[in-house]
Amino acid sequence: MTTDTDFAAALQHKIDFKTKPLGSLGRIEDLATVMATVQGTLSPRMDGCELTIFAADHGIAAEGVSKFPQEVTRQMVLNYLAGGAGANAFARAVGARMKVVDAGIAGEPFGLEGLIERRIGAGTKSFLHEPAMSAEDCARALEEGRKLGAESPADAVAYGEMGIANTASAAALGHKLTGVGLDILVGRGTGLDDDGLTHKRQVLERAAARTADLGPQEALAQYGGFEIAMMAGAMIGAAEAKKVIIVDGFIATSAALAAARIVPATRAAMVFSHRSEEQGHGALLDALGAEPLLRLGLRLGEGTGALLAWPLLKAAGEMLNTMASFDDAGVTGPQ
Ligand SMILES: Cc1cc2ncn([C@H]3O[C@H](COP(=O)(O)O)[C@@H](O)[C@H]3O)c2cc1C
Ligand SMILES: O=C(O)c1cccnc1
Repeated sequence: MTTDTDFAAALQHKIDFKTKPLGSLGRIEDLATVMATVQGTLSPRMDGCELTIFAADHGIAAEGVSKFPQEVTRQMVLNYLAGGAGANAFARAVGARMKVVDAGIAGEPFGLEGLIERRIGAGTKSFLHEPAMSAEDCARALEEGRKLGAESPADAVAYGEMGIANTASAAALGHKLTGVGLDILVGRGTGLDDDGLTHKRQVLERAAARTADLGPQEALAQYGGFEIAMMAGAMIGAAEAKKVIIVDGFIATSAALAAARIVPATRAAMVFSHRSEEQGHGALLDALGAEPLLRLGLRLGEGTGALLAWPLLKAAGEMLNTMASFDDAGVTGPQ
C-alpha cells in the first residue's frame, strides 16, 4: 500500500464487499476501521484484551468531595487482587486479563505479590491549596505509564482507575483542558447528595481560581492524580505500540483528553466504550469528538464499561477477518 488514501480505500472496499448490505454493521464497521488503521493492516489481530487498573489517592479527598473515605482506595486494591470487584467479574465475563498498578496510594507500599508498584508518592497534595504534584512527578507518572502501555502484549488495552475523590480531580482537569464550566463538569461521583454536590462545586471553583491558563501537562500536574497521569501515559505508549485503546468512563476520559492534548496522534487509537452517568462525561466526550458505543447507566469506573465493549471489538475483528466477501462467496451483490 503506497499511501494512506490507498489504504483507506482498500479497507473501505474490504468492509463494503462483505456479504451484507452496505453499512449494515453500523458502528462495528467503524471499530473495524479503527483497528485496521491502528495496526496498519487490512487483517488486524483482535485476539486479546488486557485491563490495567491504576490506583492512587488524592489530597483533595480531605475537602469532603467524595461520599466515601480515602481508605476505600486501598481496600479496593485488595479486592481486585482477591478477584472480588466489579472489574474482576466483568473481566471474567468477557475473557480479559487484568493487572493492578499502585500509582501512588496513601500510606506505606503494600509489598504484595501480584500488585505492580509504580508509586510516584503516597497520594497527591490537595489541589485546593497547591499543585497536586510537581512537574517532575507528573513527567515520571507519564513515563511509567508510557512504558506499561507499550509493553502490554494485548491487541486492545482497557484502562480502569480507582482513587477516592478522583471525579473531583477529573472535573478540575477537564475544566482546565476544555474551558467547559465546572457547573457542567462536576457530578455526584460515588453518590453525593445535593448539599454534597454544591460543596464539591464550591471547592473546585476555588481550586480552579488558583491558576490561569495552563498547558495540558501543567494542568495534569496541577489538578490530576497519579493514576490519571499514569493512565494518560499508558494511552500514549499503547498508541505508539499500535494497540487499540478502549476508553472507560468520566475519569478515564479526562486522562484520554490529557493524552490527546500532550500527544495528538494518541486520539486515533481510541475507541470510547460507554457514556457514564457522571454528569460531566458528555462534555469531555464532545471535546474529543467521541461518540461512545454503549449507554448502560454505569457510574463505577474501574474499566467496567471498557470491558463490556471488548466483545464488540472482537466481533469487528472477526467481521473483517473471517466474514465472506461478495468477491468470492457466491452471493449476489447489490443491484
Ligand atoms: C466501593 C467503591 C468501589 C469503586 N470502584 C470504583 N469507584 C469509583 O469511585 C471513585 C470516584 O468517585 P468519587 O470522586 O466520588 O470518590 C473512584 O475510586 C472510582 O474509580 C469506586 C468507589 C467505591 C466507593
Ligand atoms: O464514569 C466514571 O468513570 C465514574 C463515575 C463515578 C464514579 N466513578 C467513576
